[in-house]
Amino acid sequence: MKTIVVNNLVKTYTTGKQTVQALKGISLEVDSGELFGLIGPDGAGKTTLIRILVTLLLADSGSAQVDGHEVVQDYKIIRQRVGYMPGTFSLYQDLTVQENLNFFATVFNTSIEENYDLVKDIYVQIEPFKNRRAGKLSGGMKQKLALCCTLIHKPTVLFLDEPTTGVDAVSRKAFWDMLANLKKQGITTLVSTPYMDEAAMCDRVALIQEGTILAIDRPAVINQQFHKPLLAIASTAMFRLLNDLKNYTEVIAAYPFGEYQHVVMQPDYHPEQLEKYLQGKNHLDLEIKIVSPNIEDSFIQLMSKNQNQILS
Ligand SMILES: Nc1ncnc2c1ncn2[C@@H]1O[C@H](COP(=O)(O)OP(=O)(O)OP(=O)(O)O)[C@@H](O)[C@H]1O
Repeated sequence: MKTIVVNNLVKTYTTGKQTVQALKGISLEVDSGELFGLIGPDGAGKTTLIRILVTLLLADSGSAQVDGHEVVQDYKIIRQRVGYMPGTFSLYQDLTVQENLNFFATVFNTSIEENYDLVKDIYVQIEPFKNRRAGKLSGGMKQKLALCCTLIHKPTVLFLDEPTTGVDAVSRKAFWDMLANLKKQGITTLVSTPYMDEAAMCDRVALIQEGTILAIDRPAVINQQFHKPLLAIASTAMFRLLNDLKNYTEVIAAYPFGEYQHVVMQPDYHPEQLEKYLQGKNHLDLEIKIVSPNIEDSFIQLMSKNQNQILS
């Protein structure tokens, strides 16, 4: 069963004389129980799409259903069924942990006790701080409290807008573990993120750029579609190395990637000649190795295609 169905959604913002087409005809489907990632850089349109799905924003055209209901006509039903965690911290900073939870439970005419099962794994982690004001919690704790408040009315579908942005690596990992646990309880989750490495934690992802979906699939399948040779290259002069690589005829694209430059090569490139060329450019401690593409490489390739640049 499809829990989220999005059909050709278009959304344009007009401010003064400026018009931005935030969504350029987006379509996607999320299966019931799926952990689905919406992955893309700032300004890609992730927040716009999520706000339309949680009935806080109207699209210009197209349609969408959540849990079998139309977002426009059935907005009241949808608001009862979804949990929405916006990108910016949405809790009452001056209320304590417990008061925030009670507040959100009361709004939905329920109580913490009634739905304790769903939140308990997360709640036990913040319980020691239950009398602390939300504004005084650490980033990771705030995020756990926000997730608890989002879950307190037992939603069937969760929409999380960049929940891990600005959160440290350990808390990010813990957050994704929590989402995996919620999946076991049958909750459908659509989560947006600008962090490519988080794609691996999703059942399926949509890669989105400038209001357009570049690919939708399981992360491993998207990576399998990267058909060109990919190298990781390092030397003692990394910036100069990048420029030298970009100027080499058999290089299709080169971009920084951790401690290496990732380099997409022509399918029939000559490894020895590349090495000779770089040695001729006086690169010391040269390291060249073949690597498998990950989702970031795939995204860069798809983005370049989208912008009609060098990759084909
Ligand atoms: N209220 C608004 N008025 C005008 N333009 C807007 C508005 N909201 C978003 N935009 C523009 O629409 C585009 C998509 O923005 P959106 O917030 O949906 O992207 P995003 O992927 O969520 O990125 P971010 O992480 O920056 O929020 C951007 O170009 C943004 O500047």
